[in-house]
Amino acid sequence: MAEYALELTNLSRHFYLKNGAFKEPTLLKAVDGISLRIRPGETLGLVGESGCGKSTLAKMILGLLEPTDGDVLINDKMRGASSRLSMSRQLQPIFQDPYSSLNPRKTIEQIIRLPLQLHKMGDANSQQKAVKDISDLVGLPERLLTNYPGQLSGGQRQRVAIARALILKPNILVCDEPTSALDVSVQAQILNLLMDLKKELGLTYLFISHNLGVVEHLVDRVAVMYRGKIVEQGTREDIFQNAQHPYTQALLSSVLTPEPALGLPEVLDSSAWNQAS
Ligand SMILES: Nc1ncnc2c1ncn2[C@@H]1O[C@H](COP(=O)(O)OP(=O)(O)OP(=O)(O)O)[C@@H](O)[C@H]1O
Repeated sequence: MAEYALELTNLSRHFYLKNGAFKEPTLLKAVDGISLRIRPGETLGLVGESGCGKSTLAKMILGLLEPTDGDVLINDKMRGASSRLSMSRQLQPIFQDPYSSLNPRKTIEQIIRLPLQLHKMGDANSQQKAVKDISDLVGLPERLLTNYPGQLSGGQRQRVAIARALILKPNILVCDEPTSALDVSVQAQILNLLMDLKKELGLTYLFISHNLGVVEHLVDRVAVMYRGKIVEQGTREDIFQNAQHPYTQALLSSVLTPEPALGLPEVLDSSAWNQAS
């Protein structure tokens, strides 16, 4: 077994933002030298406010965006050393919006089955059985398999997205705000499902959220991200009971507004910031 399911070393992604025709572009360090390691079977929560760079980081891990610098290793192998197809058998995403990530013109059965067809795994019968088995596992009633995404509730659609992600039996899931588009009552069901699947299948999760409360019962460790950097990381107990960094403390006490630029200056002074980071 690999020592690390996921290992990021000094990962960075910079953007140049245009400032009109006559001004120099501004450099935005969306992700700035992040190093993280996740052991097989572990769940790491990556938490930070909107705009801190979480999705940019996820896109680089998923191979959807090239890093400016740094490395992504998946199961101890450099991303890019294996083909896209082989990567997708090891690592799968679950995105925030189950409405836009499912093809509205395909039935649920076709959507969940497609990865098996692309990977030429099994014949039609075994694929059909695999779709039924995975649907059972994620709590999707068989009668819904002939329906279209538009006929399902938000929670059911997210179950479809989870079934589709798991059908190739990957060992790592990158969950980018997987419950933020759902009603509160459904959020809890999907979080419980993800926890059950982790136990049953021994999955490794990178669980990305702007909300520390969402990750509290799910994660083994937490990394706190602010303006492209990890400012603090530790076990769940370290972070929830003994947070050291003022930004983490502020997140915990929910004193921040959703916009970093609006919320931070009131809760942090720069000396505390420099000391702790
Ligand atoms: N393609 C791009 N070009 C220019 N800037 C970008 C691009 N993608 C992201 N950014 C900027 O990088 C920063 C981080 O964005 P990112 O989407 O990663 O944040 P986030 O923490 O995931 O926020 P949210 O939870 O709102 O999606 C933001 O300032 C964003 O505007």
